[in-house]
Amino acid sequence: MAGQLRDPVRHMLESVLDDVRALSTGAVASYIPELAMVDPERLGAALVSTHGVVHETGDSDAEFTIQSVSKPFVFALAVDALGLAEVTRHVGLEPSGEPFNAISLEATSGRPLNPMINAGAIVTTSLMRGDTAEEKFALVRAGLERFAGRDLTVDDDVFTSEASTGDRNRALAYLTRSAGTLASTAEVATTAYFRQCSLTVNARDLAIMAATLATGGVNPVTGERVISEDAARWTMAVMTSCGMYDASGDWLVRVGLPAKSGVGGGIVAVQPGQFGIGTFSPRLDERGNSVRGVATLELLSERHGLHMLQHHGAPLSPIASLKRDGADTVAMLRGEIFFAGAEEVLTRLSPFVSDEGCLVLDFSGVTRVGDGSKPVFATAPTLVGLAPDGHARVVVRDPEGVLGE
Ligand SMILES: NC(=O)CC[C@H](N)C(=O)O
Repeated sequence: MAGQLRDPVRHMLESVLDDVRALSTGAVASYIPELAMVDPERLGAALVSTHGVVHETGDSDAEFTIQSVSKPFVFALAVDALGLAEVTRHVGLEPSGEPFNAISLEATSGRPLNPMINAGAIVTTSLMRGDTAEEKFALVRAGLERFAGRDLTVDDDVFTSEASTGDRNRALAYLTRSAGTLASTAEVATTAYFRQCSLTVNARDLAIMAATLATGGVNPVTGERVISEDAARWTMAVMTSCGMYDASGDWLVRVGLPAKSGVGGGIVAVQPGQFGIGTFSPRLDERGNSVRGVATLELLSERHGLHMLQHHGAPLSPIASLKRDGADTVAMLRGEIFFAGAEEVLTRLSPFVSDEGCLVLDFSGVTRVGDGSKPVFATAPTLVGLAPDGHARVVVRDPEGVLGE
C-alpha cells in the first residue's frame, strides 16, 4: 500500500500489466537467432511526464533492440536538420496499408510511401549527413542518445545477423536508389540502418524518447532541446497515420495515440503535451506489433481516457467575470486561451465595444495565449480604433506580458 501511495501512476501501470500478463498469443521475431532467443515472458512499461517524472514497472530495465521504434526518431532528426520540404522529396507521408517490409514505392515519384516502413526508413537514414555508413550512423546514434538522455550501445550480434540476413532491406535500398530517392549508396544506407536497428534500449528509454516528442522536442529529463517544435509535430503526425504499419487505422480508433512499434517487442506512444509511454513484450502479432504491448496501450487508453480525440467536456470559459465600471466594461480573462477561447472572448465581448466607454480586456489571470491568437488581441485596440472623442474603445491590460511584444 505504501508503494502504491508513493507512486500511484506506477500502480496504475502495474495493474494494467497484471491484466495483460496472461496473454500468450503471438511469437517472438525469429528471422534472426538473436531475436528468437529472447525471453518471451518479459513485460515492462514506463510512463514519463513532460515534467520529466519517470514511472516504471515490470521489466522496464530489460534491454532489447530498438528496431523499427528508431524510425520516427531518425525521421525527426532528418526533418529537424533538412526541413520537411527536402525530406519529402525523398520519402512520402502516406500510410501504406502494407506490411513493414513491403516493396512500397509511389509509382510516379519513386518515393517510399512513408518513413515508418523499412523502405522509407532506409531512405531517411540515408539523409543523415556524411558520406560513409559510420558518419551517418554516428549522427543517428548521437541523436537517439539525446532523445533517450543516455549513451546507447549497439548489440553487435544482432547487427551481424541483421546485416547477413538483410537482403530484402538491401533490395528496398537498391530500388529507392534506382528511383533516385536514396541519398547514398545502398550499402551505406543499409549498413547504417542495420546498426540503427541494433541499438539497445529499455522501456524507460522509450518512454523518455516519446516524452521528448510530447514536450515539442525538449527531453524533459535532461532539459536539452533535441529537435524543433515543428519537427516534433511532424513526427507525431507520421506516427499517427503510419506508426503501426497496416494496423494504423485500427490503432488510431482503439488507442488514439501516435505510436511506433518494433520487432524487438518495443512500442512507443505519445500523448502530445502530456507524456510518453514505452512498453516491452517480445511476442508479436502477425503484423509485427507486440501483442501485450498493444494490449497494454489499449487498456491504458480505455481505462484512463488517453485517446487524443477524447472529448473532455466544454472548456472553462476564458471570461471569468464581466463588470461595469462607470461607462467602461471590464472583462477579467483567465486560464489558457487558444483559438476557441479567443473566438469566445471576441464574439461575446464585441457587443460591449462602443463610443461611450471602453472595453477593458484584463489578461492578468491568463496563464497562456496561443501564438496564433496573440496578434488578434494585441491588434484589437488599433483595429477597433478610437471613439469620436478620441478615447480608446478597447484597452488591453497585460501585466504579465502573456501577449508578447
Ligand atoms: N519492424 C521492424 O522492427 C523491422 C526492423 C528489422 N530490423 C527490419 O528491418 O526488418
